Amino acid sequence: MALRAALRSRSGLSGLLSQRSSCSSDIRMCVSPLLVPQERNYSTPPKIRVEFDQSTGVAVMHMQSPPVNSLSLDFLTELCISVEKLEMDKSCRGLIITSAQPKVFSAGLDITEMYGKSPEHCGAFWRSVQEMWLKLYGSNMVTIAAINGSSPAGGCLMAMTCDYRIMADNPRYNIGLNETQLGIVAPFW
Ligand SMILES: CCCCCCCCCCC/C=C/C(=O)SCCNC(=O)CCNC(=O)[C@H](O)C(C)(C)COP(=O)(O)OP(=O)(O)OC[C@H]1O[C@@H](n2cnc3c(N)ncnc32)[C@H](O)[C@@H]1OP(=O)(O)O
Repeated sequence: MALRAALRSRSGLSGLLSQRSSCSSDIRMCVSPLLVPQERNYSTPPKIRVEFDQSTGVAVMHMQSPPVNSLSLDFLTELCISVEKLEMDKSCRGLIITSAQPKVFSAGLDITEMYGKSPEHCGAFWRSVQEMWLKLYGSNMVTIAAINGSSPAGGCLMAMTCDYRIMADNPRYNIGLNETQLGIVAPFW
């Protein structure tokens, strides 16, 4: 009930699709073995900002990686760690994922991660993609994608792994899978 009420409130989805705010969560750290080698680079601003409202049990995750929240290894690592931290907090029952960037939810996988990289880097990158959708799809929290901008390819994948999707009503915002157009074949899982 509290979750439903929170989602209806001004700090819930309707507000998210039109505005931003600024605080951060303070949740214990728990890092999966897959993520351990990818330490956060503290010389760059965080790509993910989490607000957790203890009173409602709902966390809002703002993706803030300019210009288009492309899913790089660093971004995915940060996102997975944030989800894991929330998952460890039993008082967190709902997670809303949204974008802090104007007009774009996520541009999908970071194209620059897919060429000129070592086999080790490529392996780590694709593992982080898999880790992202497994974490979200398998989450015990109620997950909602508040899609406040375009969300092609991997952005669509991320939205699909959530329990619910709500998209801002704007004809300029696109969502869907365009890998074939790009000539990209997702590797075998
Ligand atoms: C649940 C079970 C799951 C089972 C498994 C299913 C398997 C699914 C496999 C999924 C594989 C996914 C593959 C991908 O995601 S490949 C990436 C595909 N993405 C795209 O094609 C999006 C391309 N971008 C756009 O369409 C537009 O940029 C966008 C609409 C997002 C925004 O448009 P806008 O006009 O606002 O911005 P610009 O186009 O000017 O872009 C701004 C700068 O951002 C750079 N950019 C854009 N997209 C990417 C990207 N994906 N990676 C890296 N960089 C990107 C763009 O180059 C501009 O940079 P500059 O300013 O430097 O020019």
